[in-house]
Amino acid sequence: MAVYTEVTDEALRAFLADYPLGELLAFRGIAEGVENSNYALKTEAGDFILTLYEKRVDPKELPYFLGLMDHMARRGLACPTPVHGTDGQALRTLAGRPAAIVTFLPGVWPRKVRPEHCAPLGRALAEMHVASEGFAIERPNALGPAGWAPLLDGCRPRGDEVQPGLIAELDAALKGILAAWPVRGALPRGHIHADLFPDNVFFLPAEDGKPRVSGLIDFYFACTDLYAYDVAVCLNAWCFEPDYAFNVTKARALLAAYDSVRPMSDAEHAALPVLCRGAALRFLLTRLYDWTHTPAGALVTRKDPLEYLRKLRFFAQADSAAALGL
Ligand SMILES: Nc1ncnc2c1ncn2[C@@H]1O[C@H](COP(=O)(O)OP(=O)(O)O)[C@@H](O)[C@H]1O
Ligand SMILES: N[C@@H](CCOP(=O)(O)O)C(=O)O
Repeated sequence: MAVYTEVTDEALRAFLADYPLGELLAFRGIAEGVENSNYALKTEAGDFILTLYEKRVDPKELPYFLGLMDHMARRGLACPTPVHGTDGQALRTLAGRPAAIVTFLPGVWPRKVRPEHCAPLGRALAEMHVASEGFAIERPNALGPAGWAPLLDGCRPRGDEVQPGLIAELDAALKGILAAWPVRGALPRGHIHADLFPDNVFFLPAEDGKPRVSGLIDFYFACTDLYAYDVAVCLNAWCFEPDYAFNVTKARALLAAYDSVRPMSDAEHAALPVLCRGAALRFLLTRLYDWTHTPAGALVTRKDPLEYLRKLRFFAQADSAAALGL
């Protein structure tokens, strides 16, 4: 459930008066998502998404996220485009929260990932990396390697309640990952999505019946980091089966399609195993933190940290791209 801030009909109509979108015809809260409050709007100008940014988003960072979407949409990427008000501003305030309206993207995210999803995903990820080139603002990755030790410290008091011995295992994993992490400058970097899970990629069937990507959403973890790390996030999120078996067919399809748009260097390919371990640890840690800090009865749906412990262990035993079957 993700409507944390309620908006009244009256407040929304007053808010919309500052946009060139005509009259409000209908609106409803969207239950999916975990970070922000989202509403689907129908106005005389069409369908839109209204987002009220909740506590975990720093308002100072919103110009980066909105500017990045604007930049990529102008360069042809199918991503939400911020709607600017009649004063030119995309970011304003509603119900006491920072708020923005973005264009609605058609399509649905895959509840069950099939191998046919992975090539269009890989292409779309590379297209995002290419489309974001030239966007001048930088945003360091707060959930990158430098952020993992403090996150782990935050999990320390209650982590072993989730699984005995977990914190010691994560201490050792973090040490190994940091020791093997590519040094700055070794791999290409730029703007990355950093959370391109299946629920952030919309698909529609193409004429041949195969799925095609209709849009990427949820750029609120986007940051400046290694392109190949974004690929590693996707290998984690898209290429495991429900029994935690790594699906090499999906992974190869993803990588080949990515390479067809933005060919990765040999160094990027070689770094994938450690980047995959890092990505697994990142999602394990944020999930573990939420698991051990979210009060019972809170509206947020907590995600299983141990899913990512399995993935971390898998990548830890595969120390080369060849060992991963890639
Ligand atoms: N631009 C958009 N077009 C269509 N649907 C969207 C759009 N943005 C968000 N949504 C809907 O809202 C849901 C939650 O959005 P998301 O950005 O993932 O929220 P959160 O940041 O809170 O996790 C999505 O699963 C989707 O159903
Ligand atoms: N993808 C993350 C959680 C962030 O959720 P989102 O709804 O903002 O994509 C995870 O699975 O841990």
